[in-house]
Amino acid sequence: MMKLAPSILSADFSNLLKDVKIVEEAGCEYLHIDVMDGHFVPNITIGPLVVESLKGKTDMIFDVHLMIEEPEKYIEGFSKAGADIITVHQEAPVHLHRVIQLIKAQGVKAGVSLNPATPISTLEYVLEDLDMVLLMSVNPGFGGQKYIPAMTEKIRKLKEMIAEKGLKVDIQVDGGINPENVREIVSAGADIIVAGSAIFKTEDVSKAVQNLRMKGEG
Ligand SMILES: O=C(CO)[C@@H](O)[C@H](O)COP(=O)(O)O
Repeated sequence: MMKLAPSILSADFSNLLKDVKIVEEAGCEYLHIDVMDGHFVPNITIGPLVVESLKGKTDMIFDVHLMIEEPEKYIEGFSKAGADIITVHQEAPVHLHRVIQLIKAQGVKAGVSLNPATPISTLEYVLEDLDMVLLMSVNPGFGGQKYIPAMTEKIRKLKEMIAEKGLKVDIQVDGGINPENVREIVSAGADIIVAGSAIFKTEDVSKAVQNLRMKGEG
């Protein structure tokens, strides 16, 4: 069964809690929170204060995606603010293994994200420490981009790599996912689907969630 993680990057920030409640009531399991610093990616979004303000107001899993340089400086802050999973980019820290241990030491689940051009082989020696791998299917920084077709093969290869090692690591896929391509992505091995525009930039957010799930589960 696929899980859905609406990305609040595309939500109505003037009515954030309202949008969060709609996706929760529509059955979404994760709340995907995109943190951008204007350095690692060319955009600036939100910090721990926003996470803290939402915590306790929904039971969804707080899935914090750090698209920032020096993520090690902010792990404690996001964990205290209420993150359940913290994902850092493979490309961001100098000492990835150390950052993963730092996340786990906070009692939070650990994820690593790969940009589209970064091979899955870069995760070989840390995969067993991870709860989740987030494959970016667009170049990070903005919502509303087009899915990069080559990512479907990357999902398949990662699924094989996890199975060969006998591990239980979720694959999350993020960027350009919509009702037309979600089935292909889930069939390739995605466990958790992140969607921003396909959920929040629609007339009826609740219906968009149901449609995405129906198409994804086939
Ligand atoms: O992290 C990012 C972009 O950097 C994503 O979470 C996007 O926010 C997904 O948005 P859509 O591509 O679904 O509109």
